[in-house]
Amino acid sequence: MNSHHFLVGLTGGIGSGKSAAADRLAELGAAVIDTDLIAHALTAPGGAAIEPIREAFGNDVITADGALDRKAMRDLAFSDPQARRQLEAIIHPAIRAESDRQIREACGPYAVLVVPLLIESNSYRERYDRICVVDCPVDVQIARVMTRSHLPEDQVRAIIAVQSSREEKLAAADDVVDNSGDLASLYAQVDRLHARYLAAAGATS
Ligand SMILES: CC(C)(COP(=O)(O)OP(=O)(O)OC[C@H]1O[C@@H](n2cnc3c(N)ncnc32)[C@H](O)[C@@H]1O)[C@@H](O)C(=O)NCCC(=O)NCCS
Ligand SMILES: Nc1ncnc2c1ncn2[C@@H]1O[C@H](COP(=O)(O)OP(=O)(O)OP(=O)(O)O)[C@@H](O)[C@H]1O
Repeated sequence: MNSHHFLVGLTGGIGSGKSAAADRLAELGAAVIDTDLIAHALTAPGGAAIEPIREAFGNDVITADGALDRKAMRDLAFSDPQARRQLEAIIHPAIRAESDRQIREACGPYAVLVVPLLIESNSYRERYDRICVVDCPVDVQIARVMTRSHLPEDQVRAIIAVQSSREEKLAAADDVVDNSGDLASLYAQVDRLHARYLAAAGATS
């Protein structure tokens, strides 16, 4: 494998369908790396972010077995902007370092990094060869997240409110996947993009 991977940044609002799109790309053979999974590993028992989080927020946000108490942290992070920024200052540098490491080690014709907060991050344009946005109406995002995660509507709206808007994401997109339809429609679009990413990765390697 060449040292520079062709890197697709895959983003979209909460519940837009990033994981569904990424799972399809992985099935097709892309090397998929998911920053939400990295964030979860950092906050599992013994994870590198646990002690800094305990120091910043106290034992109220750590469970008896030493993991991040995700509900307690969610309630805090999405009602108190200062707390959210403090949490991000702890977790984001570690996510960046670990995702860079996984990209370097990735095997496959090209790599996909799934990042919920991609366009919120610094110098994102230099990092990615293509930016792919999974898009659907806010009401669809809310309905899907309420079904999947059993969160109250107010909390889903509060999370969406601190993320960049659909319009901001679409303006930054090289490629857009419209996920307002069924999964078959999502997969058909993702399959076409995969063929284009393969061709583009081959052309630059
Ligand atoms: C607040 C936490 C504990 C809530 O945990 P929970 O299990 O409910 O959610 P999970 O981590 O699976 O994230 C689900 C979705 O929430 C949204 N989200 C998460 N963190 C943030 C954030 N800081 N700002 C905006 N949206 C966010 C994203 O759309 C993400 O896909 C957790 O999200 C967290 O540790 N967030 C800080 C790290 C971060 O910024 N992660 C997202 C980018 S990698
Ligand atoms: N086209 C679709 N039709 C029906 N359900 C869908 C569709 N796309 C995704 N879903 C479902 O909606 C939920 C959200 O999708 P997914 O987990 O892929 O979103 P996400 O963008 O990764 O979310 P998050 O930001 O919370 O990680 C999941 O339960 C998924 O199975």
